[in-house]
Amino acid sequence: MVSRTIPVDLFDLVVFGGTGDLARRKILPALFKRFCSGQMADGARLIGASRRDWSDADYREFVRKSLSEFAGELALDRSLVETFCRCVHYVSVDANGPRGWDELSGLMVADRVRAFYFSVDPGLFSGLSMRLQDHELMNEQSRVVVEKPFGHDLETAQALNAELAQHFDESQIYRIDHYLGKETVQNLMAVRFGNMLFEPLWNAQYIDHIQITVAETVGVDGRGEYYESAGAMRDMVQNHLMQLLCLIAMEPPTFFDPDAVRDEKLKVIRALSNVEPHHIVRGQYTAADGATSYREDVDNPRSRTESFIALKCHLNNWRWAGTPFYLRTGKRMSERDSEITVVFKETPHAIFGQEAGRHNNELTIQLQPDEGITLGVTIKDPGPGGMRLVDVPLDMSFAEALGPSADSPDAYERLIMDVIRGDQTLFMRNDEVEAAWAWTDPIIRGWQARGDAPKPYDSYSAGPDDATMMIRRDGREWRGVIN
Ligand SMILES: NC(=O)C1=CN([C@@H]2O[C@H](COP(=O)(O)OP(=O)(O)OC[C@H]3O[C@@H](n4cnc5c(N)ncnc54)[C@H](OP(=O)(O)O)[C@@H]3O)[C@@H](O)[C@H]2O)C=CC1
Ligand SMILES: O=C1O[C@H](COP(=O)(O)O)[C@@H](O)[C@H](O)[C@H]1O
Repeated sequence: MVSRTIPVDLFDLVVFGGTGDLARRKILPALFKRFCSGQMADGARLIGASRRDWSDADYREFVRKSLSEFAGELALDRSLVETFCRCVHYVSVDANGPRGWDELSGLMVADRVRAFYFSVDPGLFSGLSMRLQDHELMNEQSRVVVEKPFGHDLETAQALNAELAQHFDESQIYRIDHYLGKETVQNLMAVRFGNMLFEPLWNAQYIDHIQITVAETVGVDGRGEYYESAGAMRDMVQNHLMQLLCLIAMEPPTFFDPDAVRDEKLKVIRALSNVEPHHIVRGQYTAADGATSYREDVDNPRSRTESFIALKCHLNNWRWAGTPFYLRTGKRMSERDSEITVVFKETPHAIFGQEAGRHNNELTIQLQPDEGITLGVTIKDPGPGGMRLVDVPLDMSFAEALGPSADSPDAYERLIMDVIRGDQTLFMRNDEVEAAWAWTDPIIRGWQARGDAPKPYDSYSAGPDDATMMIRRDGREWRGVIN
C-alpha cells in the first residue's frame, strides 16, 4: 500500500553513486514507491551514474534486484517494475575525470527539474560540483542533494560548505538528514503547532525533563571503516538526535517555510550549553549472545570509538532554562526503539494525599517501530479501594487511528519528492550544520584530551550501567523499553 499523491513536476533525477549501497537499499526503492503512487509524471527519469561500464540494460537489472530485495510487496507486480524500469537509464561517469560527462550532458532534457543526488563519498563532491558546472548541467530548476556525513568536524564542514557555495546557490543545496523525513518527526511539528493543548505547557515551568532515545539492535555491519572515524557522536548525535532536539525545543516558526523553520532550529542549536564531562557516558558493545564485539566488527582490537552515547544537556534560553534534555543512542541494544518522551512536572499540590500516589504526565512520541503518540494521563484506579491514582495511556497509534492511509512513506520517499518540489524545509541549511559541529567538536575534543575510554556493554543490552546511573543521580529513570 502506498499513499497516492498528485504528481510532481517532470524531472530527471541523476544519482551519482547509483550502483552503491545507499542507492540500492533506499533511493531506488523510494523512487519506485513514488512511481507506484502516481507521483512521478510520465516522462520523468532516473539516471544512475557511476564509473562501472554498464548499459541501461545492466542498470535495469540492478534496479530489479534492488526492488525485489527492498521494495516489499509492490515489487511482486512485475508489470509495475517493468514500467518503472523504462524510466531508468545509466551513464558511466567518473567524478574525478572527463569520462561520461558529455554523454550525461547529451541525455539532459531542457525545461524540467534536474536533481543531482551525490550518493558517493564526500571526497567526490568537489569533482562532481566542478564538472556539473563546467558542463553547464545546472539549469534554473537544478538542485543537488548531499548525503551525510556532512564533514567530520566544524572545519571540514565549513570547507565543504565553502566548496559547494563556489558552484551552487544555497537554495539549490539539499543536505539530507533522513530523520527529518520520518513521518512521526513531521508529526511532532503538527502536534506541537497544530494544537492549542500542548504549547502553553511546553516550557520549563511545566516540563520536568525531555528524553530522546534512538536505539538500534544492529551493529556497525559492513561500515566499520567509516564508523571507526565517526562513532555514535558524529554518526547520530550531531545530526539525527540534534534535529529531533531542535524540533522538540524550537519556538513556533512564523510560517511553515524553509527559512522560518530553519531559523528557529538554528536558535536551538546555538542555545545548547557545553556538556560537563560527568554528563557524558560513552560505551562500546562487547560479544554476547553469539554476537561479535564492536572491536571484532571493525577489526581493531584497540578501538576506543563509542557505539553508544548518553548525555545530559541544557538549553540556555528563556523557555528551557533548568529543564534537562537527556539524549542516548547506541548500536546492538536490546530493542530497536526510537522515541522522545516529554515528562511533565508533578501537580503543585497533592490533594489526594501522598498515599494516593503522585504521577507525572508523559507525552511519548514513538518514531520507530510502531509510530504513534501516547499521552499518559492520571486517573483513579477503578474499584472500591479508595482514591488511588493510576496512569493510563491516551493512545494515538497512527495505524489504528487513521487506518490504511496512515501507512507511512519511507523518509527517502518524502525527501526525494521534496527535492523535486523545491521545498527545503526538511533539509539542513549551511549555518545549521556548522552550528551543530560547533557544539559537538569541544565535547569530542574533551574526551580525547582526557583519554576517556568507552565503557564496555553487552551486545543486546541497555548499554553501560553508567548511563543508568547518570540519570538516576538526578532522581530520574530512562523511559521506554530500554532501561
Ligand atoms: N549506505 C548507507 O546506508 C548510507 C550511506 N550514506 C552516505 O551515502 C554515500 C554513499 O554511500 P554508499 O552507497 O554506502 O557507498 P558505496 O561505496 O556502496 O557506493 C559508492 C558509489 O560511488 C560510486 N563511485 C565511486 N567512485 C566514483 C567516481 N570516481 N565517480 C563516480 N562514481 C563513483 C561507486 O560506483 P563505481 O565503483 O562503479 O564508480 C558506487 O556507486 C556516502 O557518502 C555515505 O556516507 C549515508 C547514510 C547511509
Ligand atoms: O544515518 C544513520 O542512520 C542509521 C539509523 O537510521 P534508521 O532510520 O534505521 O533509524 C544508522 O544505523 C546509521 O549508523 C547512521 O549512519
